[in-house]
Amino acid sequence: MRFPNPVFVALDTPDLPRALELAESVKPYVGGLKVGLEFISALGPDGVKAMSGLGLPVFADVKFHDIPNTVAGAAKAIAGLGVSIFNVHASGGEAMMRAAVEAIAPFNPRPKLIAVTVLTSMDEAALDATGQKGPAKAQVARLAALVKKSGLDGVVCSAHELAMVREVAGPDFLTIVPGIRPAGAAIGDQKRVMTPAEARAAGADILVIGRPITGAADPAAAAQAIMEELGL
Ligand SMILES: O=C(O)c1cc(=O)[nH]c(=O)n1[C@@H]1O[C@H](COP(=O)(O)O)[C@@H](O)[C@H]1O
Repeated sequence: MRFPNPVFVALDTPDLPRALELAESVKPYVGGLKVGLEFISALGPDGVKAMSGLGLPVFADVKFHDIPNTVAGAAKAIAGLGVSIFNVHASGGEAMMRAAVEAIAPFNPRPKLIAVTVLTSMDEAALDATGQKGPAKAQVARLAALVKKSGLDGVVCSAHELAMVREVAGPDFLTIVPGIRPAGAAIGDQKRVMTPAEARAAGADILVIGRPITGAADPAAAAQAIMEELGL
């Protein structure tokens, strides 16, 4: 599933005027907006609705992970905010994922439902310490197969696992890839990273990019440079 502009900018801020200012400035250079736990915890449903009104698809990165009944209720509430994409944690299991799929089935248009496999901030040692069976590629492959079986639209994974995900889930499965760092950018807390051009070449449908854009002195110029790197 190829998007004309695959870059979704991660607006990780608790400050609505700042988020709106960032979104307006990068709007000509990105394909979508991503709001996550920092934004949603501070600004709630009204904040999400404000971003949905800007004319770009919104990805609500809520990463639900709870019992099926609770996740079903939360999924319905998020779908009601008019977002294009939202996510759950694949490690919540098949019953949880199926409950979310069922809960949003009546929505038209129905948002895409995606599951996070292994966070891009985790390396092999961190994965091992949680008791999950590594290497990351194997764990992502197992979870991607489960996500597909549960009827979701795709996964969040790092660019390093894209080939593996395509193998287990096929070409139409949506792949959302954070941990994107242009050459020379600070890596921060991310571990499994790739540049925008490499990740796109590896087959990512959506690139989620936060600090390399939002932390730049000129976010619009940073987003434009990424667009040029992608040949857009
Ligand atoms: O689901 C996500 O969006 C996500 C999953 C993941 O495995 N890793 C990851 O970094 N993210 C999100 O992607 C964004 C990456 O931001 P930067 O590291 O600033 O580019 C953050 O908003 C994270 O919450």
